[in-house]
Amino acid sequence: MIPKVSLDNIDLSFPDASRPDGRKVIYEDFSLQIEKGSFTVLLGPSGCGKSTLLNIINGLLKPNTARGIVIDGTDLRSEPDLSRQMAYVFQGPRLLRWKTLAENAEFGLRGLGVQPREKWRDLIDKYFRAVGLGDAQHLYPHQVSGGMRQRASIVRAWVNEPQILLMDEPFSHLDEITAAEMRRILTNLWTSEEERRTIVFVTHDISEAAQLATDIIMLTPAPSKICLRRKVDLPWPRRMDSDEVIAVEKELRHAFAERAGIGF
Ligand SMILES: Nc1ncnc2c1ncn2[C@@H]1O[C@H](COP(=O)(O)OP(=O)(O)OP(=O)(O)O)[C@@H](O)[C@H]1O
Repeated sequence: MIPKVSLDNIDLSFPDASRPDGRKVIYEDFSLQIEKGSFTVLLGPSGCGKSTLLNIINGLLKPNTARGIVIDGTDLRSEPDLSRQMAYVFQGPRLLRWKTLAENAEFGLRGLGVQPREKWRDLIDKYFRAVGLGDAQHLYPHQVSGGMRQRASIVRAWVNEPQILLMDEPFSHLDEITAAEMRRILTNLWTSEEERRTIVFVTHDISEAAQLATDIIMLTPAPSKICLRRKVDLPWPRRMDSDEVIAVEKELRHAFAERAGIGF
């Protein structure tokens, strides 16, 4: 395995006045390696620390102690610029409503400053076309559907051509039909590139994990431990109702009940 991200011996707790010791421990001596080019899904119950982990990976949140937070062999703490190789897609699209979809993507390009300006127009066109929004770039967020807004937010992240995409429950607020379409669009985009980007995708939806992941990491309630790591070696495109995906889903439900103490 070629690790793209390596978290070594992370300790993290937050102040919590409701506890006798005044702290809630989220991670204790926690280590994780994420493979280069993988679609890694972090799956776990609410509050176990999934979003926290994304924030540690992109340097927004500093653990109390860590032996390493290593991206491509270099520790993020000594080279904070490494976070510019990453882009974030949030649960809601978070588009600027006074800018068109294309201007929102341009805003992302300007913000990160990793792409030369002369490439911006082509990148914006390329990725809006890739997600089926080639003709909608000039529209404002309020003029398009929720799914289209979330597609635009994926474009805003993708135009920077980041090596690592951090996605925090990006489809959880969408209706099931739109979410299914979004998963198809995302995996088409991801598999269409010769050198696949590394995606770290947070969800608590087991079916979604089974359909999307090449690597599933299941976490227990905090203090969080990895209770299952499962490679998923199925071809693309995957259907949510295919026998293979359903088999993975069943296995995950079983593991969740057995190892994280969470039943369905
Ligand atoms: N800045 C903070 N200060 C105090 N506590 C925090 C902070 N950030 C997160 N927490 C706590 O840490 C725990 C993990 O939060 P996190 O958002 O990472 O969970 P999660 O697994 O992503 O949950 P969900 O699936 O509900 O989004 C929660 O108990 C949360 O309340």
